[in-house]
Amino acid sequence: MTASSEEHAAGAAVDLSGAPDWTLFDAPSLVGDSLRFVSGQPDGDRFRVRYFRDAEQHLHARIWFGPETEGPPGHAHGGAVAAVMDEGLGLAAWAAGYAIVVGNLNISFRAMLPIQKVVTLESRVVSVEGRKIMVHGRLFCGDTLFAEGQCLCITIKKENQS
Ligand SMILES: CCCCCCCCCCCCCC(=O)SCCNC(=O)CCNC(=O)[C@H](O)C(C)(C)COP(=O)(O)OP(=O)(O)OC[C@H]1O[C@@H](n2cnc3c(N)ncnc32)[C@H](O)[C@@H]1OP(=O)(O)O
Repeated sequence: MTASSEEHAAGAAVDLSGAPDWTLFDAPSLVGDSLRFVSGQPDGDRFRVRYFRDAEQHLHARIWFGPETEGPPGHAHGGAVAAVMDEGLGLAAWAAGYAIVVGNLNISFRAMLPIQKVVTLESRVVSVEGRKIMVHGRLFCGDTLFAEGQCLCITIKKENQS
């Protein structure tokens, strides 16, 4: 089994290792400790998340959806999937050098995502037009696509940056 196909019981160790050409990305050192909603409990029963960058500097993540993300029985809540896409795709814009908030997030849920499973979020900044940064992403495991999203990020006006 690979890191991205293994299923894990709550409380058990979870393998969030990245692909061979990925390097660990330290999100708090870039954006501070405010990302607690999704990635704030690395040993908890909600999400466990580890961010990476690939050789081309695109941001990716390995994510374990724990029992507290449950919506339909045995599967992740759509809001849990959306939260992961919101943080991951917004963070991708920050990692690319843009201080943003998410203005619009469009998600297609393509397959039900079993909980207690490690999946991969891949992202890519696809365009930059003035203050508008478009980031696309997909959440998948092996050949199964669970969700894909388009995230319009807007750079924060100078007067609103803390
Ligand atoms: C402060 C530091 C925080 C650090 C946190 C680190 C977290 C890192 C990780 C992040 C992860 C967490 C991520 C999160 O969870 S971020 C939290 C969730 N997001 C929010 O709460 C954002 C709430 N919205 C706003 O604050 C404002 O509406 C923003 C700032 C987005 C724009 O208001 P602002 O007054 O500044 O700008 P503007 O209205 O002149 O618009 C400018 C341009 O953008 C276009 N446009 C705008 N909205 C939309 C839209 N919905 N669809 C299509 N287009 C839209 C608009 O047409 C215009 O285009 P153009 O006419 O110029 O062509």
